[in-house]
Amino acid sequence: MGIQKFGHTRTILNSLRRLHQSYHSFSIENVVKQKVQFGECGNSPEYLGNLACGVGAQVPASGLFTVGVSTMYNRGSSYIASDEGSMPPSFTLSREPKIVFVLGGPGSGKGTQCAKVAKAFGFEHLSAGDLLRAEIYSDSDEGRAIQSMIREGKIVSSEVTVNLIHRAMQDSRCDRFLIDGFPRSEENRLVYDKVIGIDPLFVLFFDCSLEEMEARLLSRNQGRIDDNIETIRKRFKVFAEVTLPVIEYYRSLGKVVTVNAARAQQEIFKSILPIFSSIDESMRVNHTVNQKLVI
Ligand SMILES: Nc1ncnc2c1ncn2[C@@H]1O[C@H](COP(=O)(O)OP(=O)(O)O)[C@@H](O)[C@H]1O
Ligand SMILES: O=c1ccn([C@@H]2O[C@H](COP(=O)(O)OP(=O)(O)O)[C@@H](O)[C@H]2O)c(=O)[nH]1
Repeated sequence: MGIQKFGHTRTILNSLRRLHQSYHSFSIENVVKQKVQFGECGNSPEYLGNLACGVGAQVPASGLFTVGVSTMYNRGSSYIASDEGSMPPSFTLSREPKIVFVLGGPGSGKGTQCAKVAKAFGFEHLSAGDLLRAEIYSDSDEGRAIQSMIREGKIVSSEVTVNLIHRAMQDSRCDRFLIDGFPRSEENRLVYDKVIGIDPLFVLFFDCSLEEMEARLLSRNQGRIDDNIETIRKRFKVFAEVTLPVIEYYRSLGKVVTVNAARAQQEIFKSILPIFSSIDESMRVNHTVNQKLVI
C-alpha cells in the first residue's frame, strides 16, 4: 500500500494497519457498522484537525459504499495520507445516507421548497414524480404504463418507483437526499423498506388547504398531463385516502414535521431552515450510523 508521507506517518500507518486487520475479518454487512469505531473520513472542513479513518464497502442493498480503506490526518497545515489503492478520502462515504421524505398534497409546494433546501444544505432533490415523468420519454411499455397512471392520478407500481429512486441514489455521490412526493402509499413504504431500507430522519409534511392547492395547480403551467381539474380531483382523493395514512404512520413514530404551506414561499423556507440547520449540526458532532434525529 502506498502512503503519501506527510507528517505523523507512524500514526497513519498504525491506523491503516488496524483498519486492514479489522477489515479482513469483517463480513461486508459488518463493515458499515464497524466504521463507527474508527470514526469518519471525509474532506469537509468539519473533519479537519482530526484523525479520521474510514472503511467503506459496496453494500448490495444500498449500493452506496465502495470497498476501501482510507485515512486522513490533519494538524494545522500538514494533511492527508490515503492508501493509493483505494478511493480518495472524499469518496469514503462512511455513513448511511441521510434521507428526508417530503410529503404533502399535490400543489402544496413540495418541489418548490425542496429546490431551495437542496441548494442551501447540499441535499440531492429526488422527485419521485420527476423520475417517473422522465421514464415516460423512454418510449417503452413501462413508460406508457406510467403515463397512463399519471394521467389518471393513480399511484404507479411501487417496484417501478422504488427502483428509479434506488438507481438515482446509486448514481449519486451525495450523502443526503430529499425524496419528494414519496412514499405515497403504505405499499410504497413497504417496498422502499425492503429494497432501500434506510429510515428517513424525518418526514416533512406540507399542510395546505385543497382550495389553495387547486388554485396553484391550475396555474402551474408546466404542461403537465395531470394538472387539469378532473385529474386534480382524483389526485386529491388518492392523497386523502392513500397518502395521509402514510403520514399518520410516521406521525405515530414521532417523525413528522408539519409545515404550514399556505404561506408565501420565503416565509415557508424561513420556517424550515432551522430544521435543516439542526441536521447539519448533528452531522458535524454525532458520528454514528443510523442516528435518529428527534425534532
Ligand atoms: N407558497 C406558495 N405560494 C404560492 N404558490 C406557490 C407556493 N409554493 C409553490 N407555489 C407554486 O404552486 C405550484 C405548485 O408548487 P410545486 O412546488 O410544484 O408543488 P408540489 O411539488 O407539491 O406539487 C407551482 O406553480 C409553484 O410555483
Ligand atoms: O411516488 C410517486 C410519485 C408520483 N407518482 C405519480 O406522479 C404523479 C405526480 O406526482 P408529483 O409528486 O410529481 O406531483 P404532485 O401530485 O405532488 O403535484 C402522481 O399523481 C402519481 O400519478 C407516483 O405514482 N408515485
